This record gives sequence, C-alpha cells and structure tokens, in this order.
Amino acid sequence: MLQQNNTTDFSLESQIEWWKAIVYSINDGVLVIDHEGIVRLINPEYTQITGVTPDIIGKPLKEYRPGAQLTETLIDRKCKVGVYRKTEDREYMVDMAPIIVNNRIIGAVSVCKSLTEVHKLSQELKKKGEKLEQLEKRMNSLYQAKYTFEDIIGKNGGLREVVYVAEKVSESELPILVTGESGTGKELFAQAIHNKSNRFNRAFIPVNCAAIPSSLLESELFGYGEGAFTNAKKGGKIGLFEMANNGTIFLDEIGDMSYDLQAKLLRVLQEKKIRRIGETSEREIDVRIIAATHRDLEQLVNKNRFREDLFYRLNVISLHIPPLRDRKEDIPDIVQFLLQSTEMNLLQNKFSLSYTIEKQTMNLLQMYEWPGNVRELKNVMDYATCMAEGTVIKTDHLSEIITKKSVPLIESGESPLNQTLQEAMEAAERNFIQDTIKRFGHDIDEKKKAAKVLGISLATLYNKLKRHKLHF
Ligand SMILES: Nc1ncnc2c1ncn2[C@@H]1O[C@H](COP(=O)(O)OP(=O)(O)OP(=O)(O)O)[C@@H](O)[C@H]1O
Repeated sequence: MLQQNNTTDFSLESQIEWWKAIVYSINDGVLVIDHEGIVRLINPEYTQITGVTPDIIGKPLKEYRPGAQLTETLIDRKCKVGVYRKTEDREYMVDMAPIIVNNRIIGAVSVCKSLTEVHKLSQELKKKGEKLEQLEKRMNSLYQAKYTFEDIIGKNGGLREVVYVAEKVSESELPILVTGESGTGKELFAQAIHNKSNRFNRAFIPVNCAAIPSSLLESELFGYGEGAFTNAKKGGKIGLFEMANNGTIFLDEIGDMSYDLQAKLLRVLQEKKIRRIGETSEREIDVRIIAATHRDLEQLVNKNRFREDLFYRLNVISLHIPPLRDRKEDIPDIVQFLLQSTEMNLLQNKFSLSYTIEKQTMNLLQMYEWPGNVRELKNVMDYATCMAEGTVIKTDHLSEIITKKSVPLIESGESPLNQTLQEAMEAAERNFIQDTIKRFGHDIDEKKKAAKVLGISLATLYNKLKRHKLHF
C-alpha cells in the first residue's frame, strides 16, 4: 500500500507500489513481460483499449495472444513504433521496447493507444468541418457580388478608360480606391472587380463606414472576444474582416472613418492580421480591400482628418468614376438597360412588356444635370414605368424635378421649363462649349481651334471649362 502520511518509505514493497501507481495512472495502455515472455503487469487502460483482462498476468503472452510481437523484442532488442493492431471491434497502435538493465534484457514493455477514440474524434472533426464548409458556403452565397463588368453601361466622358483599368487590376491583390460622386457606380465597380478576380466565389462584404456609428464600427469590423465588454455576446463575435476572409471587403465612405480606426485599418493592410477586441492573440486574414469615397481624400489629408499613410496605401490603384452629367451621351443606353431590367422583373411576375421612350422625353433626361447620378436616373425610370399607363414613357411620366430643372440641349430647340434666363444661358453655354470640344478634340491644339471657333481666347476657354466643371 502507498504511504498515506508524509514520511518517505524506501522499502522495496513500497517502491513497487509507487511504480505500479504510476503505470496505473497513465492514460495509455501498458503491458509488461519478463525475459521469459510471461506477462507481469497490465494497467486498466490496457484492458480498456485491447479487452485483455488482468487474468493474463502470470501467463505466457505468446500462448494467450499468439499474434503478439512483443516477445520478438526480447530477441531482436529493437524498439517498434506505431504497430497497427485491429481486432473485431477494436483498433489501436502499439509502441514496443525492450527493458535493458546492465546490458541484459529483463523484459519488454508495450504501450498502446486506442484508435477507436481517435477515429471517433476524427469522425466528429470531419462532421464539424463539413458543417463549417456548409456554413461558409451559405455565408458566401449570402454575401455574393451580383454585378459584373457587363452591367456597367456607358463609355463616354472617360468611363471607358476607367472600365479598362478596373478590368486590368481585377486580378491583382492590391487595394483599390474608387472615387466619384454618390450614385456614380462605385459599388457596382467594386462588385465587378471582385467577380472578375480569383476571389469571385468567396464573400463580397460591403460596409458603409458612414452608416455605422464609429463607436460600433470597430467591433463590426474586427469582432470581439467573449467578455470583451458588458453586453458582449457569449462566445464573442466574428468581425466583418474575418467574414470576408479569402474574399473582398468593400469599405464604402472610407473618408468618414474615425482617425483611430484608420490606424487599425492601416495595420490590417500592412500585417494582414486582425485582433478581435478584448483578445490578445492575432488572427491571420487574407482579404482584398476596395475602399470608396465621394469625398476628396487629399483634402481630408491636408486637414488632418485622414491619415496620409493610409491614403497612400489605399491609393495604389485609384479609379475615378465621372459623374453622369459629364457623360450625358450614355443616358440613352443606360435608360434602355434600366428599362430592360424592369421588363425582366415584370417577366418574373409573368407580365411581358417592352417599353419605349419618346424622343422628347429622352431629350429632357439628357438636359437634366443628374446630381444623384445613375442611381437617380434609375429611380426616375422606376417611377416613370410605374406612372406609364402603356408601354411608352412620356414626359408626363417623369417626376416634376426633372421637367423643372432640365436645361436645354443646343440642338434640341426645346424651351427652358421654369428657369430663369440666367440659368438657361449658363446651361446653354456649358452645353455649347462641351459640344464644341467634343467636335474638335481634347488636346491643346484642338482646344485652340475650339477656342477660335467659339471666338474666345484659350485662357478664357480654360476658365469656362473650370467654371462649368467640364473635365476635358
Ligand atoms: N454605369 C452604370 N451602368 C448601369 N448601372 C449603373 C451604372 N452606374 C451605376 N449604376 C447603378 O446605379 C445604382 C447606384 O450605384 P452604386 O450604388 O454602385 O453607386 P455608388 O457610387 O456606390 O453610390 P454611393 O456613393 O451613394 O454609395 C446601382 O443600382 C447601380 O447598379
């Protein structure tokens, strides 16, 4: 029996008990034979794993278990590692070693590990892995980018060039900064880029940095660990960066992100690691970042409201989407495209309609300045198709704001609607200059010719281009 008090007993009997207790407490199965191959000891775990009961003790192993290789160890003196054994209902791995004292073999020991348990665990792990894969697939399908470059309509005013660059950089891993007024199609571009990249079947996670209060944005982006703060969810929360792993995160309105959070974003860009709030360890992530803003980031940098280092890091590839008023020639194609989408929607509801638009109505659409860009045009067309009694879109079907604020095209000869003379003259001058430049071309010699035809100096032409916000 083991000593119950604190005094140390060095008697042989006590020492044997001591070693036996150690062998019994081991989690692996242990069987020991002496130099004659007689079983001297097995622990309960050995019985558990192999089914061999303690009545084997004192008997020759070879007789009891003819397949046992342990007795060979007494002869060849070799250690054997990871010998696979399988009986009807058990599977286990055995390590064997001779017990040598003063260069004499006094026995051999076999240590076994159950594979049944390992199998069970690996089975469970497999199931969990499959579940995780399913969840990942579901998440990817929930966060799928639907637009491709085919959905980007138009080519005028520099849009063709932007599409060209965007397509080229799609497959690169570099961050992209998309700028342009609200409604010009920044997210549309981001989705198209994602869908053309190798990440197309992974998640595309859009985040509007201006729509989420800055106090919440950090935990939304990075997630948090359990107990990170009061009201924190049990088990913590995964952040959007982790959700976008292997995919793309679209950080819209990046100019509205707080200065502190900008520093954390810069770290993600540099280290490709994130740390959930309240946790100490970091997690590796592989996310492509596409940021967008309608603000002038350089100006924000100058005002110390946007980090210069982050700006340069994001601005490696920049795409500027021109406003719709600078590419009014695209309006007919976009209108056609929008009407077709409406038709497709109706078709899904079993209605088949084919819309046309009156020339006069189209003229009016091209006279308007579109401060809300393509999004506004989409809304106007949705409204018009609702208002139309038949399939022809007429001026009456446009909202009042369009009919009131449209400015005449030079060649249309339409009279201005509810405009002051000054406003109409300004609009006419803008359109006339725009048309003349388009007729002659963009380079300096062509502009000189345009200025001559307009009867103004080149300097005045440049001033007027600036005043009318014409980017040629
Ligand atoms: N060139 C285009 N061709 C077809 N549809 C377009 C085009 N540009 C924009 N759209 C459509 O206009 C709407 C607004 O686009 P999007 O949301 O991408 O703009 P945004 O610049 O990201 O706007 P915001 O800055 O307000 O977030 C979307 O429905 C989009 O599909």
